[in-house]
Amino acid sequence: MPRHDPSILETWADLPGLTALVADALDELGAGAVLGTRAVAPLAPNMRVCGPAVTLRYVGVQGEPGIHRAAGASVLAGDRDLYAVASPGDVAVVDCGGVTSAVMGGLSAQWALTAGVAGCVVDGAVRDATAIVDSGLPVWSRHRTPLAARHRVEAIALNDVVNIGGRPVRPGDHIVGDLDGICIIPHQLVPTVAERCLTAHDREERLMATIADATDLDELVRATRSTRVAD
Ligand SMILES: O=C([O-])CC(=O)C(=O)O
Ligand SMILES: [Mg+2]
Repeated sequence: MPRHDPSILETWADLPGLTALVADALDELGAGAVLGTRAVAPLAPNMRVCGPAVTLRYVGVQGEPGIHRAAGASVLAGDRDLYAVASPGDVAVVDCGGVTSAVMGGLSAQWALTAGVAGCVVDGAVRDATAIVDSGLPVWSRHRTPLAARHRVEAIALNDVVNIGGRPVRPGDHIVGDLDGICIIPHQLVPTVAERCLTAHDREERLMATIADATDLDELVRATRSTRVAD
């Protein structure tokens, strides 16, 4: 997969409100994708991540899980393989192919942490939410369920293009996530988006200070008129 030098994250990955800054940059560039929390929501409010994607795609398995289990069928999960191909700081992105049972839980989260994975985005379900939150691994998912995906899914692709919330994620694209949702930055646009985020952050900080210090709201409207979308 294509990779930027990890130092590319140094200047902007910790900016406050990062998904909003990235979403604005992607909007201006007409590129990438932004997914709100109806698609994938964080398990806890303080979760945030910024890093390159490694990807896994599942499909549903036909037939009854109990029959597969009784027949001694293998569990065809791919999360451990995904973590094995990840470099420290990567974001594990899992496309569950519409399957609604849980493809990861507390054990998987611990495995991800041990591998140095920075966070997980699951278009599908997770379980053991308390254990995941307690582990400190940032995780976004479409929903949660106690029901395991074992014998209900089969891993079919590792580090291939996947579909998250109807939008493509390619290995090496950057995933930015926080309480607002996630953004998908195409690999080649990461430097441009980083630069735009820094500029926008400076502008917003100045505007925030102007608003906080204002004593006359009419004057504030006049002073900030050029920053308004419509007047
Ligand atoms: O065991 C599973 O299938 C998923 C799970 O609960 C875990 O990773 O802890
Ligand atoms: Mg578990």
